[in-house]
Amino acid sequence: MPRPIILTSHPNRGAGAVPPLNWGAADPQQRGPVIATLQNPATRNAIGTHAGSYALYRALAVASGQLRADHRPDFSNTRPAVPLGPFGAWGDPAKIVSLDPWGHLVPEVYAAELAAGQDIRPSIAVTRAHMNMPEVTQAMRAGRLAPDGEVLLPNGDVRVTKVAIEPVWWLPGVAARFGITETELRRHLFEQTGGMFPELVTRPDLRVFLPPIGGMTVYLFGEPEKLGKPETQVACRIHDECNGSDVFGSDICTCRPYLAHGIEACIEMAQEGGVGVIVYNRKEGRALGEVTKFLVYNARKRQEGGDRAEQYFQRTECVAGVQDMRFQELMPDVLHWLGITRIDRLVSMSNMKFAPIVESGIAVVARIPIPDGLIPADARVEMDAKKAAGYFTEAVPDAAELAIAKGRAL
Ligand SMILES: Nc1nc2c(ncn2[C@@H]2O[C@H](COP(=O)(O)OP(=O)(O)OP(=O)(O)O)[C@@H](O)[C@H]2O)c(=O)[nH]1
Ligand SMILES: [Zn+2]
Repeated sequence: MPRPIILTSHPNRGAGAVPPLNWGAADPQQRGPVIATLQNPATRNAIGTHAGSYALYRALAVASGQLRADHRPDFSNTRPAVPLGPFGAWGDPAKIVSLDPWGHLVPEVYAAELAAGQDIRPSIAVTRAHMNMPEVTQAMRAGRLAPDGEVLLPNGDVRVTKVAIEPVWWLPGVAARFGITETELRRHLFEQTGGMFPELVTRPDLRVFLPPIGGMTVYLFGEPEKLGKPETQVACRIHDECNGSDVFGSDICTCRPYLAHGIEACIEMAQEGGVGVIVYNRKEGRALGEVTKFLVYNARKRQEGGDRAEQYFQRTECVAGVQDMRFQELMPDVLHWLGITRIDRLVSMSNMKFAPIVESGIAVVARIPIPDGLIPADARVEMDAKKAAGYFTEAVPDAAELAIAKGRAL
């Protein structure tokens, strides 16, 4: 007998109401679990699946007989390595709209539901690790950082808490952030994914969406237990993924050097008794993707007069239609989730990051630009273009200065 295909695009009238989800309720029981199970579609209260973009690999694993479609995770010993929250913002439906604040506590707060056989999954995981980066050991050799045996060890290892977060969108809240209606948002999400999720337009009763996009990783330095206390000083860098620079050290941009500088600032803050926070967002190439990014690099380097700061953003726009699609409007959510109400040192020059952080109610005390000595030669063009476009700086380059930097040719 062929297995029937169950469409979830229309509610199964016989199956009863969708399990309630009161987004922003301070009590996890009143809030209710996000249920995206594939095993009993009638009990779902979310659109999409956990591990969004990896769902396709899961499909291959099931299709090739390597994974049982009815596999249930065993959550023994998976609980967070350090406690995080709850914080006040967890009970505010407008402060956090793009992640599930209870995502790391699912096996704990919904233990009864799990024991009763419901298929509910965590969307956040919290662990501990040591990390070791050449930039940190260089900073130690240069005398900028000294080991303290707690945060930074003599061999250059840094003790960190790592948090992996999957996006969970409360659609009414996401729409409100962009000043559009939920209906408009749903329609465009449906169309721009090639109709991948029909429930976006047919199931207004499902208001949570697990989008198939990259999530984020948070690295915490110092004692995470200090988060949420007003006296705790916080250093923070929000960093958007740049595989070429972050991983492979390509020198056309300032991404890895600025990330490393942010990590240094976080270590310093932790050594002073505060907490350092690095938020790493999977938004490759300003969320335009790496193919677009590399096309733009070619266009920049082949244009008449060579790779120039004046042309920097224009070239991106020619290929992508826009300069940037990172939409930092959703970015402050993770800071609220961490109980942060003030950032004492924000390691970023971007106004597109600064403005939404401040508008969301988080105070910023100081902004830390990238030190000049850390800018790779070929990234001068990018840095000048950013400063001219309004990035935080003491010296905005004028037309004459903008004409100086020229990137390497292909
Ligand atoms: N499309 C495109 N993306 C780029 C280019 N250069 C860098 N990026 C991307 O731009 C983003 C840079 O992000 P961040 O390192 O967080 O820096 P920022 O937003 O400019 O601001 P700062 O916080 O001041 O560093 C990453 O997503 C990079 O992948 C480029 O030439 N084209
Ligand atoms: Zn980069």
